[in-house]
Amino acid sequence: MERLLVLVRHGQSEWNLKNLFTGWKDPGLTEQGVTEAHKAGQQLRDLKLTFDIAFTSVLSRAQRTLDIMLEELGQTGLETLKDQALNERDYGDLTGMNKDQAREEFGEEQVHIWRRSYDVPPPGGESLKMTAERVLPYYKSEILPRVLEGKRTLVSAHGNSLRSLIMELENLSPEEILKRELGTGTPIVYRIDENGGVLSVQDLAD
Ligand SMILES: O=C(O)[C@H](O)COP(=O)(O)O
Repeated sequence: MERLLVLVRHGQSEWNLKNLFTGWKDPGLTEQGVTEAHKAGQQLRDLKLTFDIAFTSVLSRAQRTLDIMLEELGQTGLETLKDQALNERDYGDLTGMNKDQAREEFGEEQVHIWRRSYDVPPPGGESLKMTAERVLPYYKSEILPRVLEGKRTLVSAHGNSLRSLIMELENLSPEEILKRELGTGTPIVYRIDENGGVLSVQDLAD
């Protein structure tokens, strides 16, 4: 039995383009983001992948990316579960701030720690660990059971909600996850074994 799990970070958003901390805010996709979503769908189609179920967050950048990928796959209307558990990490007081301005104000090192460390939250926001504390229970209760029963599963979500899941899937240390970046609109294809372990990972980045 094939156990397929594909993770995709949404295409570029209007706030990604403006280099603003976004978190739970709900900007749309830019034209480039739409193009990235079409390309992601085409990449999956070229691999001859089809899906039985999809999951996404309650934020429109992830939902629109999914809709566009499903269009490319000829699977518009696929059963899709939407849950805020898959939302991007909440950036708290940094939300809406320009990332370069934040670096000037708080220092390069501090901003990098807030953005990429495991257990240091941005002021008033969620650390990656706190994000994982809502993503992983949802993955284990809603997504993994369907993957294990052979439902080919597509997840369209966000840089940090996916990093928290990837840390678990790939058994990454806090040091390793610090370095892990996800490009916008880039599918990562996982083949999963009968125990939920990872048999293979294929990152479709260029
Ligand atoms: O929420 C945001 O600002 C972005 O989606 C992800 O931001 P980051 O790459 O700075 O964590």
